[in-house]
Amino acid sequence: MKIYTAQQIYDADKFTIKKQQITSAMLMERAATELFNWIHERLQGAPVLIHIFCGIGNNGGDGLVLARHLQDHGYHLKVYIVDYSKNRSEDFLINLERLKERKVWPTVIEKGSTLPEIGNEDIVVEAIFGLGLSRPPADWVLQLFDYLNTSKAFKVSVDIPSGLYTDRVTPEQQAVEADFVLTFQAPKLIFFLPGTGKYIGNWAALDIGLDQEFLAGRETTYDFVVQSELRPLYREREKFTHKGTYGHSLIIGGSYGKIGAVHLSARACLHSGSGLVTAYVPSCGYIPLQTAIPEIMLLTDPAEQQIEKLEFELEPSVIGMGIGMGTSEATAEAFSAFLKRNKIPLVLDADALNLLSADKELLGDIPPGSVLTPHPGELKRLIGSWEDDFDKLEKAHAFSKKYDCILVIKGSHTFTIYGEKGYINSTGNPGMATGGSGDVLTGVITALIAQGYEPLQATVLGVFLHGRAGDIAASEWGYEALSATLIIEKMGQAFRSLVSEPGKTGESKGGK
Ligand SMILES: NC(=O)C1=CN([C@@H]2O[C@H](COP(=O)(O)OP(=O)(O)OC[C@H]3O[C@@H](n4cnc5c(N)ncnc54)[C@H](OP(=O)(O)O)[C@@H]3O)[C@@H](O)[C@H]2O)[C@@H](O)CC1
Ligand SMILES: Nc1ncnc2c1ncn2[C@@H]1O[C@H](COP(=O)(O)OP(=O)(O)O)[C@@H](O)[C@H]1O
Ligand SMILES: [K+]
Repeated sequence: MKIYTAQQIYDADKFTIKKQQITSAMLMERAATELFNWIHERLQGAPVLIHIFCGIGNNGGDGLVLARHLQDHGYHLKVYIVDYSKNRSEDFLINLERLKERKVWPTVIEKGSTLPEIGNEDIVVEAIFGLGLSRPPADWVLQLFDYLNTSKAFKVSVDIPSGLYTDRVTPEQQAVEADFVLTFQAPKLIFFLPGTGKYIGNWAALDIGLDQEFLAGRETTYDFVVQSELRPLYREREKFTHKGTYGHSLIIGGSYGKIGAVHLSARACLHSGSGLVTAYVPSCGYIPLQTAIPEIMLLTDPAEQQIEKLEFELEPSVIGMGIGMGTSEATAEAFSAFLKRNKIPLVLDADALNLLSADKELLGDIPPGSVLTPHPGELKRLIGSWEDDFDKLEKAHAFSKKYDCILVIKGSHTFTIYGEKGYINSTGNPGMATGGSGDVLTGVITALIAQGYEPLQATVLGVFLHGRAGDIAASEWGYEALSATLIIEKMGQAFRSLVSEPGKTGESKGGK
């Protein structure tokens, strides 16, 4: 699902209006009718009080059309005009007249107005600012946002939470905290960034009939990856195949007290389809791993407690490395020497990333197309600190281009960055914020590369399946009890769901 910029949406609006020979008011009618249908389907005429706050632009116009439809269906309404500018849009004015024809007279809220009482059980729909916000709202408008945020009523934002910019950082406390956002056509990038995602409890994208051909022709930087896009990538297993068909993964890592990390990665790799899995660990890992996972093979470093040599005869299809490996001087030396002679594709995580950050010259030695999977702390060490989410993305793209690597920014919505492009993951949940879940991801991506998926496809698909397995595990165990092992156990169901379930599109978990 492409993520469009505000400008691309405005262009699509214009194009659609021209091509379909409709007026902009008709497009607004269509958009707001979708809003109404969504709300009406859920409320079914319930006698709840709905407060609709409208701005004076087209976002406000949407709110007015919604108010008209709700009025026509007998809902209990209060409509307000947040009068932050005298510069009303044409379609706002048209729809204000239409609402007045229904004998609905909005209350004007301006600087100094007493704010309306909002009950805990009421619903707030806010259509104050949409994509058109271009500068900080006036203080009294910010106070209104604050008032709405302190209310216990369920808050629905139209298109985006008012106060958020779509293309740059929004200062703290400048926006409405929405429980639900009904956004037009496609989700916006800001829904997935940590700094602004927190304003979006949940969201749904409403198809307002913007011209599909025009939209499909737009180049976008980001894609929100949904199941229907991944399904075609999935490779069915064929009958006359054997373990050699599905690659040999080598998982390198572990140190005294952190052998479990390798256990998790290797097991995840095994349960994600790698034909063969070998682990390379310090000698202290031999017995526990042989005992715990009989399906994998082991190579051991001569050193007992940490990796110090990193030499082996094996020629695996792919190597996943760094989990639990430690960053001691001896390990760093072995790692650096290994990178100089290695030509095999790498999936680098945890301490491999920390070692790269400590000696950036080593980045020149990683094979092109390698996958790096930092969590936010590791990312900071790797690309340097950032000022805000937009700055972070810019730095991540630059890093990916400079070192020709796939950068996985792990988080609530994991971003896979490759060159100019970014893929935003749609699965996963806060239960996965538990030690070892990243080790599992390393194993999953490694397994997919071993099976012949291109590294970028393997990464995007692996991140999705890992999150899906976490979601399946959470539905059984809840967030608190979720553990990395439980994620691995659900990998099979995650793969199966990819082919057997229709897959939700256009609605997602939120940022809170
Ligand atoms: N046909 C279509 O195009 C469709 C559009 N749709 C809807 O339109 C929404 C975009 O509408 P919009 O462009 O009118 O902008 P909106 O967000 O309502 O803001 C209003 C105006 O406020 C102004 N302004 C900005 N910052 C300000 C500030 N701090 N303080 C005071 N004023 C400020 C600025 O005007 P300016 O003063 O800069 O001239 C701005 O234009 C979009 O989100 C969707 O809901 C749908 O109906 C589908 C069809
Ligand atoms: N709140 C969350 N929502 C969705 N996924 C999450 C959340 N928190 C963590 N995850 C996922 O869990 C994994 C955590 O990785 P990482 O921090 O490296 O863990 P560890 O180092 O303990 O293995 C990542 O894949 C991340 O995307
Ligand atoms: K809004």
